[in-house]
Amino acid sequence: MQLPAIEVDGLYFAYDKEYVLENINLTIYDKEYIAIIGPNGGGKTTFLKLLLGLLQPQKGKISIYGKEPSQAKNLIGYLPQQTNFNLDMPLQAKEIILQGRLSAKKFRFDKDDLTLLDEIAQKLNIAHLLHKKIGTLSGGQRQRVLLARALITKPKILILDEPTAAVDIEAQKEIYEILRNLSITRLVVSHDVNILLEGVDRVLYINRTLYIHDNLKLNIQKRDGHFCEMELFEELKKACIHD
Ligand SMILES: Nc1ncnc2c1ncn2[C@@H]1O[C@H](COP(=O)(O)OP(=O)(O)OP(=O)(O)O)[C@@H](O)[C@H]1O
Repeated sequence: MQLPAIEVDGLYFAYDKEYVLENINLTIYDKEYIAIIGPNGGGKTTFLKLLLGLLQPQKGKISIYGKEPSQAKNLIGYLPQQTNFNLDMPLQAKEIILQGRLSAKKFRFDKDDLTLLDEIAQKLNIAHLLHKKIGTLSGGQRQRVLLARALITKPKILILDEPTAAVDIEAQKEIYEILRNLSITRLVVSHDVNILLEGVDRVLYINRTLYIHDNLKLNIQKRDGHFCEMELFEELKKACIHD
C-alpha cells in the first residue's frame, strides 16, 4: 500500500473575509512528483504556505507524514519564489548550501556535512561552483545552489515555488531533469507547463478549489511547439470534472 505523505481534509483558508481556498481534499503519496498549476491569484502559494505551517487554516486539517505542519518543518525542504533572495550577500555557494545543516542547536559544520555537500554538489552538477560568490552565478546556477541547500537537510518532501521563473530554457530543463530523478515527494508550482508536464505523476490545478488530474494525455495541440497555458487550464478542468 502506498504511504500517504500529505493528507488534506476539508481545508478552507481566507486572509480576510473571502475564502482563497475552499474545501480542499487531497492525498499526496510518498515519492510522488506533483505539479501545481493555476492562474495568478488562484491560491497556489497560499496552499504551499499552509503545508509549511506558515499559515493556519480556518477549517480543516493537514497532516504531513502523520504530523501537524508546525511539527513537520524538518521534513520539508522549501525553495521559495526567487524574489526574496539577496544577491549582495558576500557568501560563497558552499556557505549558502551548508546553512541548510545549521540550526538553533547546531552552529558548526562537521565532516558528515561536508561529505553530504560533496554528494549533492555532484548530483546537481554544481561542484565547480562551490567557491563562487552567490551574486556572480547565473539565474539557473543560483537556483541549483538553492535547491542543494534545500536538499542538504535530507527532506522527505521538497516544495518549490516557481523554481524556474527567472532562468533560461536550458537551465529550466536541467532543473526539471534533476527534480524528475529525485526519489522523494516533490511539489512544484510552475507556470512552465511545457517542461513541467513531461515528468510529473499528477497535476493539481488550483483556482480557489482544487482539480486533480493523473492522465496527462490531454486533448490539446502544441502551437509553435508549445502548449497554450490557458488552453491547458481549460482542458485540465474539463478532464477533472469528467473523471
Ligand atoms: N498576505 C496576503 N494578504 C491578503 N491577501 C493575500 C495575501 N497573499 C495572497 N493574497 C491573496 O490571496 C489570493 C491567492 O494568492 P496566492 O499568492 O496564493 O496565489 P498564486 O496562485 O500563488 O498566484 P501567482 O501565480 O500569481 O503566484 C490572491 O487573491 C491574493 O491577492
